[in-house]
Amino acid sequence: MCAEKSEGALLKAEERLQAALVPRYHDLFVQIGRLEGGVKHLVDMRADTLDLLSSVKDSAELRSFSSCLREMLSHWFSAGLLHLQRITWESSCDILQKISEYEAVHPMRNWSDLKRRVGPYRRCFIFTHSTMPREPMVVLHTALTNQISDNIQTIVSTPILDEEDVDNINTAIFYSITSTQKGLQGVELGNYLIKRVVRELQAEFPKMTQFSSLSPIPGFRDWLVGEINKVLGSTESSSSEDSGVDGPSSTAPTLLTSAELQKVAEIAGKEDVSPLVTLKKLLQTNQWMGAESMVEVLKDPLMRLCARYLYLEKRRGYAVNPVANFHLRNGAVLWRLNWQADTGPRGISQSCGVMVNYRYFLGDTMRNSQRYMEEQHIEASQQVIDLAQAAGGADSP
Ligand SMILES: CC(C)(COP(=O)(O)OP(=O)(O)O)[C@@H](O)C(=O)NCCC(N)=O
Repeated sequence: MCAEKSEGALLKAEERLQAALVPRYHDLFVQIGRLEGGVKHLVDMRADTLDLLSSVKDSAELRSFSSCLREMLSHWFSAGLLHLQRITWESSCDILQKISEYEAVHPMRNWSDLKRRVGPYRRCFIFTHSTMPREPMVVLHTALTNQISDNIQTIVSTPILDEEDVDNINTAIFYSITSTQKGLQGVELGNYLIKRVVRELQAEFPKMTQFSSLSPIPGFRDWLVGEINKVLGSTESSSSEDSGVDGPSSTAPTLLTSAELQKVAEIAGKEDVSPLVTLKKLLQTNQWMGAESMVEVLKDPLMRLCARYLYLEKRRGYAVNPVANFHLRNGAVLWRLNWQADTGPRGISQSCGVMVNYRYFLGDTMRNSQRYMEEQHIEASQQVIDLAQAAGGADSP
């Protein structure tokens, strides 16, 4: 009896402590959430908080305020309360217009681009939520193919086909996903939507066996220019008394081999300038794409360095590239790098035209995600591992 009494007293004390630890604004959020338009107001308030956090110095109070909001929003926007909707050319104009306006990965130039995205061999799905009617919370564009795509132009620029041949479809390519509400960052709507769409497509296409993204690699080109600057800086500091051209420093080969640097200089006709300086300029201006011979000589080093950027470059133990981090969190495999996969100006400027397939092996996603989140282990194909190690990066994780 005495033990039960002390057990009860302990539980009561724990409840009182938990209540005391809940910030006062938590109750205010609950009240606001009950009002008409209140949840949307809280989503926008969180977006403002995130903007503040990215602009002012790190504020523990603001961070706690934001995570309290995120916690509440993740309950209100849980998978069971989201409504899946397929968008077709017959969907309402206002929704179609929002799909076009929200597109953040491969912008649509006109209505025919939009019609292609929702036409044959394509599926566009959104999540909506009762508190924000007629507002797509997150948008997923999928191509239906018979192989894992290695080029985005064939997806976003192909002519509109008359009708689908179901027997010619066994693969889903997720080529664009956009979460439209900044205030819902961290609620993982994109993850929910991909998993839900997989189930939807499996029901529509029983022969579908392959699920993969075809993803951009934002930040790779800028990272590479940063790495070149590091080598140039170390070359300058280690050979500051030298006059004339800086030959490849002892660290230069970690980016390109001496033979590759030599060829860059020859093709560019700039043998009197440091090859790395020439390369940096070619990358920053996209001029390297102008000469077939230059494209050829840069293929191996750029593919190696891109694999190193995706597989070995980390921030707090996780992939530094945000798109990689998103798919790896979902349990995808860093599966294949694709050369000249996006030859549009945006693709060349952000990732030297390279794109990547994050492949979803359905039976492994939970384990892969857990290993990534808990051990920072990146599940990758042998192609990626070999390329990353050839780049002379750190030991594989
Ligand atoms: C990639 C996206 C969809 C991930 O969103 P989500 O699943 O909600 O993850 P999170 O923001 O909750 O961490 C989101 O970050 C986004 O819209 N990014 C900009 C467009 C893109 N695909 O890079």
